[in-house]
Amino acid sequence: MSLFGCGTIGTEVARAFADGTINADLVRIYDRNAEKRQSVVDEFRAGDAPEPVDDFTDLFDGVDLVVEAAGQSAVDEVTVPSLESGCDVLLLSAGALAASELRQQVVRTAEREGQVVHVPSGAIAGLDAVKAAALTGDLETVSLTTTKNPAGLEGAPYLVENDIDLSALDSATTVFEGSATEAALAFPSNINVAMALSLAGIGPGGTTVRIVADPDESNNVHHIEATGGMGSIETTVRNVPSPTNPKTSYLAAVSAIEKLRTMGATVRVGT
Ligand SMILES: NC(=O)C1=CN([C@@H]2O[C@H](COP(=O)(O)OP(=O)(O)OC[C@H]3O[C@@H](n4cnc5c(N)ncnc54)[C@H](OP(=O)(O)O)[C@@H]3O)[C@@H](O)[C@H]2O)C=CC1
Ligand SMILES: O=C([O-])CC(=O)C(=O)O
Repeated sequence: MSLFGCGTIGTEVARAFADGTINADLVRIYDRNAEKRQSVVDEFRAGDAPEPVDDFTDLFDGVDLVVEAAGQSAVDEVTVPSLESGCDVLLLSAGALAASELRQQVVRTAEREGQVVHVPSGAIAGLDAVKAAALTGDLETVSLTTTKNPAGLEGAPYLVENDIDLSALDSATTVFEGSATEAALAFPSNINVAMALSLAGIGPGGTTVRIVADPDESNNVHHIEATGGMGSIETTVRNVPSPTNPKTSYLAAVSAIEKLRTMGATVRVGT
């Protein structure tokens, strides 16, 4: 496998290769920041380390899967070339698929090349049930309410463009309501989970998203509600943010690791 992105999630994923949690080789790694590439190499014993490359197109040769843990721009750059080079892809920055042209191109390329695009559950719970409910054909509503401390939302394009200053907040405030498509574009580094939920359920246009900034909340909280002919589903995850990136929940990295681990497992539990 190869890794695109050596930040918070990429480092945790690399550690899981280094300590054998994922029973496969991490062959090559890429990040635009050479120091971050080197710090991932340093996670490994000499002789076992992946090769750091400074051109992402060098990730593909002889590799069966590329893990993207970088950002939405990276999904745009790496997904189609990976699939065309015979690699499956695991996308953390799934919100990039809100762009319907890219989404269609990715799906068409994967079908043509016989490759697989994996989107892990990430920082949310309940995709197993939402997927099964969607299969019944009468899943009617799916909504996600995400509450983060202002530090976990800072710098989002929507806040900057609308001149919303979160430092002035003294209580929980809804800062965004819209579809998952709109949320992914407005908060590209904060709400990739909405795209995973949409793809499991009723699609990004029909999935509704509310984002709450709460100065008294220290966790990244994701609450899902889904209703339909099968009944209703509600899940809440109160995630501990990663120490190196408050936007990113620690569980998101572990979810990707579990996905990669079970690709090689003989018993695979869950939908
Ligand atoms: N699906 C889910 O549940 C979740 C998804 N995420 C998403 O996962 C991704 C990774 O998160 P995280 O590890 O916390 O992020 P970090 O910012 O900690 O790390 C990302 C790394 O990738 C680099 N990078 C970003 N874009 C590119 C690019 N186009 N080309 C080369 N390098 C690039 C960054 O460099 P630089 O520092 O220069 O920007 C940085 O080193 C993000 O998109 C995040 O939004 C996060 C949490 C949950
Ligand atoms: O980690 C989280 O809580 C969710 C997140 O940032 C994302 O989906 O982009």
